[in-house]
Amino acid sequence: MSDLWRRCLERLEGDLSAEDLHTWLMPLQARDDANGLQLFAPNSYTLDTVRGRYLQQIEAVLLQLGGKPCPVRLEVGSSAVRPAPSAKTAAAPRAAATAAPVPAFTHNLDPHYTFETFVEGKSNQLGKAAAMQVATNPGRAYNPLLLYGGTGLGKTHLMHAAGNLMRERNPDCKVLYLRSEQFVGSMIEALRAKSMDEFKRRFRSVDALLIDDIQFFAGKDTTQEEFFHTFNALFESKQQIILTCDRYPKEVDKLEPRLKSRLGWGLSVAIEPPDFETRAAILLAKAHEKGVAVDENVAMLLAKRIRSNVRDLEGALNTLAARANFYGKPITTDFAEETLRDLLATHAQAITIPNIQKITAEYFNVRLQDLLSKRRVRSLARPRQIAMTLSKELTEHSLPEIGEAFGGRDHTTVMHACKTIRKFIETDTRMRQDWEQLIRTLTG
Ligand SMILES: Nc1ncnc2c1ncn2[C@@H]1O[C@H](COP(=O)(O)OP(=O)(O)OP(=O)(O)O)[C@@H](O)[C@H]1O
Repeated sequence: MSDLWRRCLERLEGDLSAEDLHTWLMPLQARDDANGLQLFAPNSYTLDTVRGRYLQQIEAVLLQLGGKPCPVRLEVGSSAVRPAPSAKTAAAPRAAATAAPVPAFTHNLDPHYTFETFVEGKSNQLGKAAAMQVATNPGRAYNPLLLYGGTGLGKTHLMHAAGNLMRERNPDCKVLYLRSEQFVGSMIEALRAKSMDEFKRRFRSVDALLIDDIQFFAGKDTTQEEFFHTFNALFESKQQIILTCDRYPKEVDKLEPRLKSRLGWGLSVAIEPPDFETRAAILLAKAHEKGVAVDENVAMLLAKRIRSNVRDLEGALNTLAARANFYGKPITTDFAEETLRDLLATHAQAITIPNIQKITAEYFNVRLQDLLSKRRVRSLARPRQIAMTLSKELTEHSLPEIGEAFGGRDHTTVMHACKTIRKFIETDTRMRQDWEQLIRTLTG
């Protein structure tokens, strides 16, 4: 076992339950080298759980142990050294017997995040199409491609899928995926070690640079400066840049204006929260991928009750699968209701009409009694219509019930509000952001 991983596990023993440690972390195999720590999971189910639940903690421990960020790469497989190249490869003229072994380029891509495993719906179809375009025509279709939207909606998945497709089409294509914290960490390390030239070379020599969650660059001036130059160098030589951000970059405070303007040079696509049908389809696809037997009724139950994001849905599925496995029971709707009772209750709790009204009033900085009043000024009418639409989308209440809860209004008023707001969400970026933010607050 890698010594680094052994020490990491020892530290984690204090923080995690023995059950968690034995179920999820002990089965991992590890290998560490100058590029960081590579963890091999026995299957994609374990891999997803480790990534979702423990990766941040592992990275934090590694940082403590080594005094600097240590990139962790997760993949399904084994740490056993790969077999020697086949006779065909060995016979290739370039692989001369005397040549020193060339270290493999580390792309950090997760092979499970592909376009095939990505479920398309109205909320993400533009993002998927753009990512595919970029992958089939790197540096030429849209540069940069920026995917933005709330947490757990599939931006990282699409980014990896684009990188994987680029490599599938051209195995020599040098794709480098990094989370923005890793970019910052590498830069700090390069500054400390006075190896900025190498840092620059590393990032500028790739065919495609994929950086996740660039909102973390906010307020980090030196990083932004360096990233700006990297961006320019890549852009000028038509190397592909793909970025993700948790909101439209113009809305990120403390991001340099010149960087924001560069980000707008290519294509920015919003990834929206999936609708009910897409949520159910994603669940069924994930269950299939993980080899978990889940029928449509269970998928519909979870999709209906968990609206926040796909990561939460997947978390619920993982919990169900683990419990069903443990108790040796099939996953029926009763079993799901019973097992996820607390989780489903937490999701349901926040979503009542009074809560929607309160949170919407706070968000738009208006008084609750004004929101519910008959006053028609635009500053009140719009938030009121949004709150009505949220009530329709997120609760089971009927139009007349919603009208009643909003100061005794007629159901046609609610219907009109829903129609108006849905149209706005499609055409007005600001409105869409407000809407998504409110959904996140209410369902998160
Ligand atoms: N449309 C989809 N089809 C299949 N899986 C999806 C889809 N959308 C999201 N997922 C899954 O949901 C999980 C979370 O997605 P991902 O990490 O890509 O989210 P994200 O938008 O990058 O979130 P964050 O901003 O928090 O990093 C992943 O396991 C991903 O595979």
